[in-house]
Parts: sequence; C-alpha cells; structure tokens
Amino acid sequence: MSTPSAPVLFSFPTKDGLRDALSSFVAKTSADAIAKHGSFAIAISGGNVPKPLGGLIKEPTVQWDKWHVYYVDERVVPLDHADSNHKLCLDTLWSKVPIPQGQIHPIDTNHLDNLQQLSISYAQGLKADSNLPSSGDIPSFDLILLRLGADGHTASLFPGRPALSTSADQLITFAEDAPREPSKRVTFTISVINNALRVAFVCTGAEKAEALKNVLDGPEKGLPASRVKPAYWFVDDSASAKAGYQRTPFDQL
Ligand SMILES: O=C1O[C@H](COP(=O)(O)O)[C@@H](O)[C@H](O)[C@H]1O
Repeated sequence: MSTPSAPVLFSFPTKDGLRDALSSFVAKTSADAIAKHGSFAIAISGGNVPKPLGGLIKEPTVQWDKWHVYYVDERVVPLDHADSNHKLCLDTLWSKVPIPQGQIHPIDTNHLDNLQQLSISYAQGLKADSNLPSSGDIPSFDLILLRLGADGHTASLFPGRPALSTSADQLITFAEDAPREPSKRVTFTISVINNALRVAFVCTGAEKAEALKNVLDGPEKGLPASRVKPAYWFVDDSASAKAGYQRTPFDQL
C-alpha cells in the first residue's frame, strides 16, 4: 500500500465507520513501516484529525514505542493553549497510549514571537532527526494525515498566500495572517507533504462538500489541497455529497 496513481475516495455513512477504517489503515501503515525500517514516522495536521484516530487507542497491534510524531502545521500559541494542535493531540490521543514523550515533536515555544526563527527551528529538528527516513534533504514521512478546509486549504497553505510559493528545498514556512484564527501558523511546505510515502486526508461535514468536489472533480482549479500528490481520502457521506468522483469500497484497499 503506497502512493496511489490517482486519489482514492472512501466515503462512509457514519462517523464510526470512518473512524474504524482510518484506524485500521493507520495501524497497517505503521506495521508496514516498522517491518521495513524499524520505526514509523507520521505527521498530523491540525483541525479535527485526532478524534477520528481514536480507534487506534484500543488497537493491540500498534507498536507505539516505534512512532515518531510531527505536526504538519501548528498554531503559534503556547502548547497548553486551547488552539494548540499539540494540546488537542495530547489530550485526545498521546496521553492515552504508551508513546515515549521524546518521540513527539511540538514546536519550539522559545520562538513564539518570531515566526521566521520558529520555522527554522522546526526545520532543523526535522533535518537532525535520524529516525526520519529522507530522500535527498527532504524527510520522507511514512504517513502524513491532512484535513481539507472549506476554502480548499490544507495544512496552513491557504489559497493565494505566499506559503504556497516556497522553493523546492524549503521544509517549513509560516503564515502571519491566515484567514482563519489563530492567524499565525507554521506549516510543512508542499515539498515535504509530497515527499511522504503516503498521504491521507480526513474530511467530514457538509461544509466541506463544495471544496471536496472542487479538489477531486476539478483539480485544474488549483486549490492548495489539489497540489498534494494523489492521496487516500477518508470522508463521510456529507462531505462527499457533491463530488462525482468514483468511490472505492474500503475493503478493496
Ligand atoms: O486551521 C486548520 O484547519 C484545517 C481544516 O481543519 P478542520 O478540522 O476544519 O477540517 C486543517 O487542515 C489545518 O491543519 C488547521 O490548521
């Protein structure tokens, strides 16, 4: 199970169905990576990603001690702030499983008042981590999990904003005026996202239906999420209601 040649759309009638399928996909991806190179490098985006991963908590086969976790994007707030992606993941997931804390990599809070320095620091952490597979100087995560914004953004790459126009070798960039609060963000560049072995989107709710249709049926519109390599899409039927794109039954994965 690696990068598909075209997006693969799994649509589920219920939240439980989506959660179970996503959990089994992540558990399998993790087992494959550990069998191959002894560890599992995963990056998780903000928004509502950790909740649908809840099925993993009771999954006995997951080797948590082999996980190395980064955040695809982070809101520039203290780590105990209600808007922090790290706090959300910690509360929802990491505090409930035996993953060594040193293998979870939040942003460096010494640089919250300097986005440039914060981005450099996160990029240096990625480069220095010998547990991360890489090709060239770009880390190659075993799995990157993304969400889709109603405006077509993903990670903190917003339509028409400079964060989308980084050079191919840049790992991390920032947004000072994201159209969604909190407005200060650091984010993986599209180069890092597209260098992952696998990318999966999680997308739920009727408010995402237009964006999902535009990304899957109209990639030529060039929304930020359309710049991501072909991915697995775990969505609910509300989100996929407007998309004509072909569905794949999850059991055919
Ligand atoms: O601001 C953000 O929102 C998007 C979408 O998240 P959702 O929970 O509304 O679907 C997310 O992709 C991004 O990482 C996050 O920072």
